[in-house]
Amino acid sequence: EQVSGVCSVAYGESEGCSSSSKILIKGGTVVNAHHQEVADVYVEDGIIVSVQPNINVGDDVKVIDATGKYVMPGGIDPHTHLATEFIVSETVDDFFSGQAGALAGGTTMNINFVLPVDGSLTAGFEEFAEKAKTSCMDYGFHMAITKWDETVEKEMEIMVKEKGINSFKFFLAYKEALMINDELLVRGLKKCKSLGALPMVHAENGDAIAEAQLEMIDLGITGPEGHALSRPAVLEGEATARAIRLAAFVNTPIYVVHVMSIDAMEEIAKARKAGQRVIGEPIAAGLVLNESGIFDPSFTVAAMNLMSPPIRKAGHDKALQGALATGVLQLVGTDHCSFNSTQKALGIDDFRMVPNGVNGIEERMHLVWNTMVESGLITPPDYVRITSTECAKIFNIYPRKGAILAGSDADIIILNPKASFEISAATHHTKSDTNVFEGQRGKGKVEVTIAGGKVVWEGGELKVVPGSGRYIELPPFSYLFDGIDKLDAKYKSSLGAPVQRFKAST
Ligand SMILES: NC(=O)NCCC(=O)O
Ligand SMILES: [Zn+2]
Ligand SMILES: [Zn+2]
Repeated sequence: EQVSGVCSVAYGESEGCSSSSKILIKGGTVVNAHHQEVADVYVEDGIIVSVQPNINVGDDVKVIDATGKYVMPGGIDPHTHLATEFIVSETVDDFFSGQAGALAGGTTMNINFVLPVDGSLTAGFEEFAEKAKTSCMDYGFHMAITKWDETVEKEMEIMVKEKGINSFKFFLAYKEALMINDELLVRGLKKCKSLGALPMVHAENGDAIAEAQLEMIDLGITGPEGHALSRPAVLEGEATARAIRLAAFVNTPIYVVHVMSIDAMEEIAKARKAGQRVIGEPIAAGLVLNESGIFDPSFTVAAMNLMSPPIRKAGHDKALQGALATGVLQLVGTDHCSFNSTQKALGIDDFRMVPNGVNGIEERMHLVWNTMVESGLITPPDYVRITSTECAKIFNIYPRKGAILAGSDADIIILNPKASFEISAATHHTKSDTNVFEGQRGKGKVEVTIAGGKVVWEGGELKVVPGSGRYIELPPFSYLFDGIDKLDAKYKSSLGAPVQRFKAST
């Protein structure tokens, strides 16, 4: 555990750290997804009050000089698994440690997946709400759907109308654990649509994977490489295409999580080109790593790289970067689902027992800046869009989040484009004893993070308070649902009346 500088206040208290509630950020380049300009940003009581040049303030205000630096909305990570019992093991990061790392890396909000408890969404929600009480930054929830009956249907309604959840994830993989079939998927898509909730899919063909896994074991391939070999990109492409087509059949928007391959990305591109509302989310690991990790001779390194869908051959990473740069894919997540090397070693004799998942919540903002902006692929406003604004829009909390505008929450980062970062398990703030990005370095360093109007990361020091993060309710019917009803009406009116047939006379 390496969270340093944590305020020693009791859980549940949100005051105690020294940060001022009035902050002026002077002279930086303020970047929004739509515009960038040199301006000052004045913050009071957790809210951005003013964004304009030359703001003058009194002595009671903390002033931060951002000259030559970028002032941007804090990152929003749309895809995390904190404090989650995932099939064979509990993730090493809880809400506090995962979010502490996030803040040190410039992310100020995450949306975490809730897994139902024994199929109950209500019990799952309550369990995660309890675990999230240690949060040190704002967070929201997605909910997974792992079975189908009337109770689940009713609970989906409760989640959306009373609990602030506006997205549901369907796993097309993890057979005999979380996987659902096409019948359930279609019902789920319909229910989501009626509630204005966004369906999300883990798109891999779980039946084919189960077959391929047996084949690997028969061949004596029991190491982590068997995981990659049994989950080829074609199975990700197939499931992505299937989910997208079923979403077209139902006429609902759909969100494909952790797009790892060219195969899946091209299905998304094709559907978007045809006018379908499909959102594609690559993750940090898929953008900057390749499958050499899982083929490493060291079990620890190979197991550290093991996730689903697998990190692909070199070439997929660059293609995903290109798709992100050109708007084929819309936003970057992490799928932060971190386990330490002892947990990963549960699968030392059988890759099927290695807990699936990699880290990224702390590293995403640096890696994306370096890979996408520093390399010249995208501009700073595009960076803000893919790391923050688009997520806020999709999950319907824009412009409260995802913008540096008067009235928005004061979740702000200051990034120095001239400073460098280097990633290592020895210095990260999350809990695992390994880091899948070990040794990666680059340009662009988050020097200051402000979350909820408080400076929580400055001068390489974290000041985070358990219990200071708030649950952010995510309202249904985001912009992705605008006009969907018109398409439905057009479809219905095209059906006409049933054909009148004469009975054959005998
Ligand atoms: N991706 C992964 O390997 N672990 C997290 C769970 C999921 O998103 O499928
Ligand atoms: Zn998944
Ligand atoms: Zn995930």
